[in-house]
Amino acid sequence: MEFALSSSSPSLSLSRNSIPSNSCNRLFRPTSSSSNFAQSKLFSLKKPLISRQNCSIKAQSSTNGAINASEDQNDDFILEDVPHLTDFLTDLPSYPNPLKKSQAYAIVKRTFVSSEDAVAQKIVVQKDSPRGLHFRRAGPREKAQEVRSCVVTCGGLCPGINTVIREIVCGLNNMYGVDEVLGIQGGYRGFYSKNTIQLTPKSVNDIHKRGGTFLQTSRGGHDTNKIVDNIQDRGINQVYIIGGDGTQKGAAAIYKEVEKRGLKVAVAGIPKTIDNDIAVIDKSFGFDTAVEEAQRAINAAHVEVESVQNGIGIVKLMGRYSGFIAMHATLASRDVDCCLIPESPFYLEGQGGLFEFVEERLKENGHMVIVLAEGAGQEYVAQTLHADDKKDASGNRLLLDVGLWLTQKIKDHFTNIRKMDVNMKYIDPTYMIRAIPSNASDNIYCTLLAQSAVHGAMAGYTGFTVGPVNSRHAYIPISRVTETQNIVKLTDRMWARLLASTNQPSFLSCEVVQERVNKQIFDDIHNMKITST
Ligand SMILES: Nc1ncnc2c1ncn2[C@@H]1O[C@H](COP(=O)(O)OP(=O)(O)O)[C@@H](O)[C@H]1O
Ligand SMILES: O=P(O)(O)OC[C@H]1O[C@](O)(COP(=O)(O)O)[C@@H](O)[C@@H]1O
Ligand SMILES: [Mg+2]
Repeated sequence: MEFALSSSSPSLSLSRNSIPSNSCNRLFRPTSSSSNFAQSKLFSLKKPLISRQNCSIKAQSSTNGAINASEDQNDDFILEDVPHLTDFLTDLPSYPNPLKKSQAYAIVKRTFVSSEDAVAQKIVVQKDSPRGLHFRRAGPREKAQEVRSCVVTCGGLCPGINTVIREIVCGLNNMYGVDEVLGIQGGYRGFYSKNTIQLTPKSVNDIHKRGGTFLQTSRGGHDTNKIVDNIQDRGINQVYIIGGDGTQKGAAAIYKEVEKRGLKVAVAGIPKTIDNDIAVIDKSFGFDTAVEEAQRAINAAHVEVESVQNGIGIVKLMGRYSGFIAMHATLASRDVDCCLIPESPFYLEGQGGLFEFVEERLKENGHMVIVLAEGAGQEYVAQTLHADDKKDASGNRLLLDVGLWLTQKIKDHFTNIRKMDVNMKYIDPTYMIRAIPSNASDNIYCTLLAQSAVHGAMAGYTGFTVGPVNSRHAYIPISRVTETQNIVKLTDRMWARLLASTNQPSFLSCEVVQERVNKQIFDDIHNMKITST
């Protein structure tokens, strides 16, 4: 029940309260969401986060007021820090972290993460390239008030949510002795429309074996003021928010309101999405489980089509704006002949088109399997069905069923135009994949995320999202992970590897598609989501 504050960390307090005139060592960039302490100022650390010599710093303000490092800074180091409660609560008391005395950490060589530890965003560098952007390394801090925390889960399901809930509750209890953990039920709206439940190590003991979320979830219903009123009324001072990009935007709004009201409340985001489209972090939890489960659907499709003449299997996988699940499931399977994702436009007719490729594969092998991300080809489907844009309660565009559409298109083409009999098998395992419990490696990953979030909040950090950056867990300013969404980059090697593996057409030679690539699809991907709910 003690709050371990790292406010006494020398480099941190120095950076926040003074800009030493003779210092030259580091660029310190406060997160843009951290409005209380000189958003657009450059902080250079007298006591470097990491010792280096001969450093030269050049900095310039970007249009949004953040500090950017200039081009020629070979030795520059930028820490994009997360806010800390002491930024707006100067007299926050701190206590020794009880972890040192805990059984688990008693013999660990380095129990606490040094305030000088940082995680580099870019890991592949050249000899002369700048040191670039860094995030504060996640983990327990040296230094502890009463904690009353809560956990909420928002957005779509994903394997592993229950493990994260369990590990937050157990982590708080086992490591810090916190026994006041409230479960907010049914997503953001649960803060003001439902009763809370008490979460104890006992009540969450085996929830990690189940899919879904023990706390239930919802889309929409984010009302910042009502949520923060509720946090205040219930005397909550740590909020753990598990959710995707939409949820993290909501978390940022809660953090800002908390800061505006000067409340001693730490807001910690744990990124969740099966689509793996959250920026900055290496990968989102549940993604590996999803890719593995997708293999079962692909196998089934392959078995089916292999057993008939001219069998065509179509497997639809999740991926609203990004085709990571489809791409990885295809690369893992080897039974897939063609993978279609939202980022890579395709066309059906003519030379180099999908129909031609399907016919080729049928002639060659007698069967074929297509893996399709649900967001692929949406504009074609919309054109055919003359459908209007509809949105869910969170403002996400509701997708049309590209799987059914493609199934029909291929059938029509071969039956009516090519006069060939084809045997179509369409499999849509999307919700089955999302609803399962996480596999072993995702379970471990979820544990690390939960424990890192707990250590961060216990140390007094706030307004952060936790996640692995180049395999090291870091505290990332929330705005960093919500400003863009990860998509499969067609110009990266991974997509080339997939094309090399399936030997499918890239579809990029067609003029029409080329035009779309330039103009439409990337706009679509970035504009599909409205920003407020
Ligand atoms: N821009 C935003 N500002 C505040 N809350 C948001 C925003 N976008 C989404 N939310 C809220 O976050 C929650 C989850 O968002 P959603 O997009 O459904 O899922 P995900 O978080 O997985 O992306 C919803 O309750 C929604 O109201
Ligand atoms: O039908 P639902 O539950 O709204 O969810 C469908 C969507 O959820 C997703 O799994 C993504 O969920 P998030 O928004 O939570 O990341 C998409 O792949 C899918 O389009
Ligand atoms: Mg989302």
